[in-house]
Amino acid sequence: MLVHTILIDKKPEEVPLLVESLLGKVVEEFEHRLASQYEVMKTTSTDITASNFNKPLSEPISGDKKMEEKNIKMMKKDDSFLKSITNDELKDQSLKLQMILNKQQRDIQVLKHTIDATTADMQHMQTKFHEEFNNLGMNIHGLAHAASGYHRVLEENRKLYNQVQDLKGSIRVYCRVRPFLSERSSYVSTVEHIEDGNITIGTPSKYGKGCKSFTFNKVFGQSVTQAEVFSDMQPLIRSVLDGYNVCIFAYGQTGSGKTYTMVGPKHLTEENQGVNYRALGDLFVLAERRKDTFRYDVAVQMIEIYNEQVRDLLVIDGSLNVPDASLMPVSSTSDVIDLMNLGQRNRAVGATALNDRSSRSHSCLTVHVQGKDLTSGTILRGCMHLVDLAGSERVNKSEVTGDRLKEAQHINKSLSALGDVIASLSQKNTHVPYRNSKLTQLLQDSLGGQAKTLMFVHISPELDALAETISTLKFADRVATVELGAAQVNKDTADVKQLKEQIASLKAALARKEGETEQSRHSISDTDCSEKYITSSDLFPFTPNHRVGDMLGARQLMGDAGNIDARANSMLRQEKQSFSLDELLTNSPPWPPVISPTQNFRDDEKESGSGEWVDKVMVNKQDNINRVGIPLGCWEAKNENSPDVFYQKYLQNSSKIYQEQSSYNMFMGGNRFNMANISDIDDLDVSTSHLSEPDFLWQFDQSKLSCITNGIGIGSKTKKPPSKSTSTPERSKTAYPMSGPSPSRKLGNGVGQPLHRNGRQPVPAEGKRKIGSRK
Ligand SMILES: Nc1ncnc2c1ncn2[C@@H]1O[C@H](COP(=O)(O)OP(=O)(O)OP(=O)(O)O)[C@@H](O)[C@H]1O
Repeated sequence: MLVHTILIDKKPEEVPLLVESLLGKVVEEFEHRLASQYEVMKTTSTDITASNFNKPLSEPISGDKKMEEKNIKMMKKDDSFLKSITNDELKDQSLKLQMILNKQQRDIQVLKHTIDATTADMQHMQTKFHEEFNNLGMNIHGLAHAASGYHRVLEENRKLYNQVQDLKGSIRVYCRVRPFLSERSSYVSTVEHIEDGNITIGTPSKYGKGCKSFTFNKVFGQSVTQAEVFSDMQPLIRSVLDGYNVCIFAYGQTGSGKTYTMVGPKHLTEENQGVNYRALGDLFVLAERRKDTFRYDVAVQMIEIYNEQVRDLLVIDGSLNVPDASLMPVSSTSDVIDLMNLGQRNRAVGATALNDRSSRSHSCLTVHVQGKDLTSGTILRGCMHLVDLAGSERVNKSEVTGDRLKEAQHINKSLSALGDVIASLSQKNTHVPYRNSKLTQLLQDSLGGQAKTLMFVHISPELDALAETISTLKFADRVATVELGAAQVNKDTADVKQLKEQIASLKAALARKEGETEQSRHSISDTDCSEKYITSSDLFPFTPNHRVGDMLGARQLMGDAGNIDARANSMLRQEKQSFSLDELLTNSPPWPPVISPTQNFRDDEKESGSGEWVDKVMVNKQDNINRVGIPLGCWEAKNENSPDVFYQKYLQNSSKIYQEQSSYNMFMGGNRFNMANISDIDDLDVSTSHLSEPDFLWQFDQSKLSCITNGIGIGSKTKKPPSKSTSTPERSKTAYPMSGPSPSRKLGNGVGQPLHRNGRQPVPAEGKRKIGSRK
């Protein structure tokens, strides 16, 4: 017990030493007591025996046999003396003591052996303990290493999983939970658990008691910062610079944090700015880092879909209904911030019972990136849609009437169209109903094409949002099952470009011949045309050999349609003239025009449209017109060598096709037909007035294309303004044999071409560019 008490609070490593010193003390004490006993015995003997008996046992007490024998000898020696003692009792006592002494000496010997053995054992144990202690340390270290390795492996697994997803072309789905808004902080969260890609929602009995779990690529809890969210999608955004098309769209109930994620809160700081700002900032940082090997050009466009009307958000005069979707070249993050602030200001905001900052429109920021490999001349084109969808809640919950009800109905309609497209894609239907809403048309490239697509699903943690939360997560769950096919790089290698030039050259020659025939047949005034052509040619006197791979790349092929004479000097231009539908789709580049100072504008030719997208081309004109609404005018000066432009425009009523350099149809990506001149457009209007707008725009097929490529299909939905309706379809056809506007993505929406089993258009070798910015 004593030993236990002493050892109980001692550290294990102290125990051996303590026991050893304890034993040492015991031995010492024992010897001390033995010595004192010996003294007692000696004194007693002295008292009892005579002087010779008084002789002490001076020999040191040692336990060996010699001592015993000596003692025995002594006892024998003293035998005669003892005999002389008369007192038998003393004699007996003395003998007894002697025997005790002998016994104790033997005991001491045994004890000493025991101590030696114990000490040896202790030392052995001590060594063993140290060894084990070291082993334990090593094992713990190994475990810690394994634990950190486990996290690394988890991270690696996640990356590999995402790569597999990329290869399969699955839509990536991230889920984000909004924190409680301050006044509701006492509420209980419906989110029970979040771990990696899993989120568990607790459901009280009225919603079917228990909990529901969903798995996504990533789930962000309430405390996750904007920077953390962005870092997870950064690789995706960076792939835009590598020539991929990317679409990130935010989905969720009103007030669930979509705008917060995509843009940030009302009062923006560097820390809280959203994906849009960070993405563009990142693009510039990367572009700068790669400047020795690549030259990048970036331009942005911002539109919104409000009540099924598409509106340009990058206008500065507040006239949101202007038909042109401006394309703004940007060269720094601050350019971007200025533009996005403008876009945000212009975004339609309406109040509902759910959220006083409720945006009742879908907004889309599109970033066009073109990179030129400075060594090989290869052109990479990437396009990124960053879409902030309107709230997905049901109409009745918004408690709205009148305009708000109308807005909500439009939103619901477009979101359910989105749902239908998703369902169609996940079932790999041959027909995918992209046309059912502007939203699905907008996202067609990203949902059915081979872009990298990320859906950011947002949920609110409040109990009263539970039904919406569950339906949002179910929708996201379905989206996650959609496979789009592996994303593909939009790349023009030098070889491809050379071949394209050759094809263009041959086709241009053919088209020129046809054009000449037509011209003579319809007696069209050559003066206007030749003047125009010469102008264009003079403005862009490049030859295919030295301009190939220049910044505008193949866009130029599309940009000069109608300019027959100019084509004679430029195979690139010639290519445009006799494109078939497939070729148009194949060769339509996504890159927006870059405005040259030598290019001019004809704003006076703008008109309002009826709300559909059509494509336009800018024929280079001498008119020097101010670009109202382009805050970054300096861009033009920086791009002195930029050749002519090709672009598309959104027209509110498509009553006319416009010429406008500052616009580019983001929906259409690279699919566009070309218009030559405003006066010729009128001819086209007349020629196509019998076609319905939907037919023209969305149900494009080969037969309609033939009209368009002959210059008479442009206005299937367009109406000719009375003042200019003097031309005939024939004339248009003659003058601009290939100048019809591109139905752009409408061409690629599955009509007129056989579809893949998953609903996508079969993409011929060069056909990827038909959707968005693909080649
Ligand atoms: N992660 C977050 N951290 C802090 N505040 C957030 C977060 N997400 C959203 N909020 C705040 O919640 C409110 C609603 O968010 P937000 O406006 O982004 O929602 P929304 O889904 O875009 O709504 P709507 O559909 O109406 O556009 C805002 O005040 C916003 O600042």
